[in-house]
Amino acid sequence: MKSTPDTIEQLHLLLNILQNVDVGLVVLDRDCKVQLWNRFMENHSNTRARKVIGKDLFECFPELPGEWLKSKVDSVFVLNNRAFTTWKQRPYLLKFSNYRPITSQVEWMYQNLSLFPLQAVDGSIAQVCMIITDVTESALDDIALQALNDELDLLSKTDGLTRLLNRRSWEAEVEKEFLRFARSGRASSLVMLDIDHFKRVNDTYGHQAGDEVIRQISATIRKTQRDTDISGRYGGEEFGVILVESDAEGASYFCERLRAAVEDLHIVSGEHEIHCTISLGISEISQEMTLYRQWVEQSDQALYLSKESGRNQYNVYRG
Ligand SMILES: Nc1nc2c(ncn2[C@@H]2O[C@H](COP(=O)(O)OP(=O)(O)OP(=O)(O)O)[C@@H](O)[C@H]2O)c(=O)[nH]1
Repeated sequence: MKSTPDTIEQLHLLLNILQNVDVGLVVLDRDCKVQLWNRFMENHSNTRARKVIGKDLFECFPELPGEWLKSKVDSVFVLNNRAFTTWKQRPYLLKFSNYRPITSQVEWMYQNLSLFPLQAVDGSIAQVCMIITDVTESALDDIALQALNDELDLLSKTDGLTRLLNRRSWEAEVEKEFLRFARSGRASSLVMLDIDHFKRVNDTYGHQAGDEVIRQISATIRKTQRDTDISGRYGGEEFGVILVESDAEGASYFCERLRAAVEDLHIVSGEHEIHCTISLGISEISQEMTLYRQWVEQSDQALYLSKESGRNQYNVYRG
């Protein structure tokens, strides 16, 4: 092609655009040697083009995810196809500082990366172009929205007074554990518990004091259970705990510890100090059960037995 003043002017214009466009532009040859490094890249990497042009990109920036990026570049060469990755897969390629005050919650820039093959005049693919886009603002919006959704999700699953799972989501966990048992055969136990003579607490000290009792007993359940156990507020003053992979004997130890811990609580509400006890019922999961509701019902029956036998105790369902 013959260069005329017009084509030179056009080339000059194009180069100007490439240099000043607000995205990172990098061109690599088949040996990953840098052929183009635009101003965006210079400014954010603090590395002048003359320091990297003609050099191996990975030697210039050893902090790059070498294996991953090389395989991306190779696939563009081999398949003669575009490749694209978002900040969700990899937050950034090079850790550029985030300079925008509006997105100052993070120190570095979230980036999307796009790669495409560059055709030479003879049609061969000798180079790959990488485009790095600053997506910090939309990434932060996305992250904030996700956090809000997670919070809403948590709120919809938990009980406002106790922060334990609400009945609906706790029962869903019971069902999950029931189905898991059908596959694994490893026993778990269900504990239902209820505060003794709770109506009297409300009648004597008022509803607010009753709420405080419910809160503190819930906190005691949470402290007494293992991380893998799942507790929920089943009703007003009734709770359920799934003791994952505990048989009835293991559940008995848990119940006795919880019973004693609640008995020892000194619950203060206004000028009152309130003492409470709980009754508990245990049911170990069994092959005979066909529905998860049977598991809950059996624990409830064992709880009823504890109430009938004088309260402040636990019983195991015996069939
Ligand atoms: N303060 C408060 N009270 C509640 C809440 N939910 C249920 N209650 C009360 O809990 C009481 C439960 O009373 P009952 O079912 O008669 O049982 P109980 O007095 O605990 O007696 P037993 O279970 O037989 O030992 C009722 O008075 C309900 O109004 C709540 O969120 N806060």
